[in-house]
Amino acid sequence: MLTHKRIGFIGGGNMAEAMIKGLLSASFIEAKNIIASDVVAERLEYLKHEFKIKTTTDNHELVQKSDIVILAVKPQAMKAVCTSIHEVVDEKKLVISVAAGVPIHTIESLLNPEADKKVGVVRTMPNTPALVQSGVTALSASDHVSKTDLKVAHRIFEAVGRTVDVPEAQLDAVTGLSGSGPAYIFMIIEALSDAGVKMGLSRDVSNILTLQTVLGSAKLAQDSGRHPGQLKDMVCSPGGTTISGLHTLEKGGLRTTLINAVEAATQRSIELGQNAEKNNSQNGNDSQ
Ligand SMILES: NC(=O)C1=CN([C@@H]2O[C@H](COP(=O)(O)OP(=O)(O)OC[C@H]3O[C@@H](n4cnc5c(N)ncnc54)[C@H](O)[C@@H]3O)[C@@H](O)[C@H]2O)C=CC1
Ligand SMILES: O=C(O)[C@@H]1CCC=N1
Repeated sequence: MLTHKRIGFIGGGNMAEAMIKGLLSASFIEAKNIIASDVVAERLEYLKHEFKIKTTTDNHELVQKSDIVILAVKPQAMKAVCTSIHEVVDEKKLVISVAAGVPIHTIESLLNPEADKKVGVVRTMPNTPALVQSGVTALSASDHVSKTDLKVAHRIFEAVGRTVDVPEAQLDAVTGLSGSGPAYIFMIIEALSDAGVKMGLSRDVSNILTLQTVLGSAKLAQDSGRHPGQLKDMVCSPGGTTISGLHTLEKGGLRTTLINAVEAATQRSIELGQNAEKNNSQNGNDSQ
């Protein structure tokens, strides 16, 4: 679906690039209708060259030239960015944040310090597989966001993967699971590929076997709808190879380690939000 709305990304880093590439590959929007801003000139040069989008170093200009503004800077930069654009953000703009942790009410009050307009914010947590239209994004909107605008936000993220609605309080857990999750999986992929090499396979063959195993297992779990435990049992022959491997994974605490990782990342997301809020109410400097 082609949109004629203009989308502006404040912050042209990894997440913005994943979305820009995903949206263009999905033919959701034409490059001429995307604009990105950044404080790093080389980054803008790269984005302009790679995707033929418009760029600027001026966040005011970006907001003025966009119908939809996507806040894609680090949580630590959100205060400065929102404060610097509040004069040019009006009720007609749809503002979407992808920042980990930073609560909707913090963003809204930074964008609307006089509380004299209806600025609505959709807070989201996407992930980098958006690059290949296989992302997943959780969304939560404030009461100031119209149903139509929320639908538009969904369409943007649906163009680069799947979407789910969650209450805002659950977005930190989403961050710990699917926002950070690709990094966990890449670490597992790297380790499995190394394991194949250790056992004598070439790196190329080991990579193919690893990637197709991860991809195929996810597809099987998704398409079959079966419980992962049942699918795991299907691989384990009595007295066979897999159960020996699983025993080793249990001894290494794989499940506990993964649960702990999601818990730690969730906690960090909560902390980032609390810091953003503290700095907002104290009007002080960001210490992260
Ligand atoms: N990388 C990921 O996998 C995901 C990131 N996020 C969120 O996306 C946001 C961005 O993360 P990344 O893209 O990974 O970070 P990044 O560091 O790659 O990109 C942030 C960009 O913002 C730019 N920037 C800093 N101050 C600015 C300002 N005042 N005006 C304009 N641009 C400015 C930086 O130069 C940088 O290029 C974060 O809030 C993060 O929590 C959310 C989901 C996944
Ligand atoms: O590591 C981070 O803080 C960001 C948020 C989710 C993924 N990357």
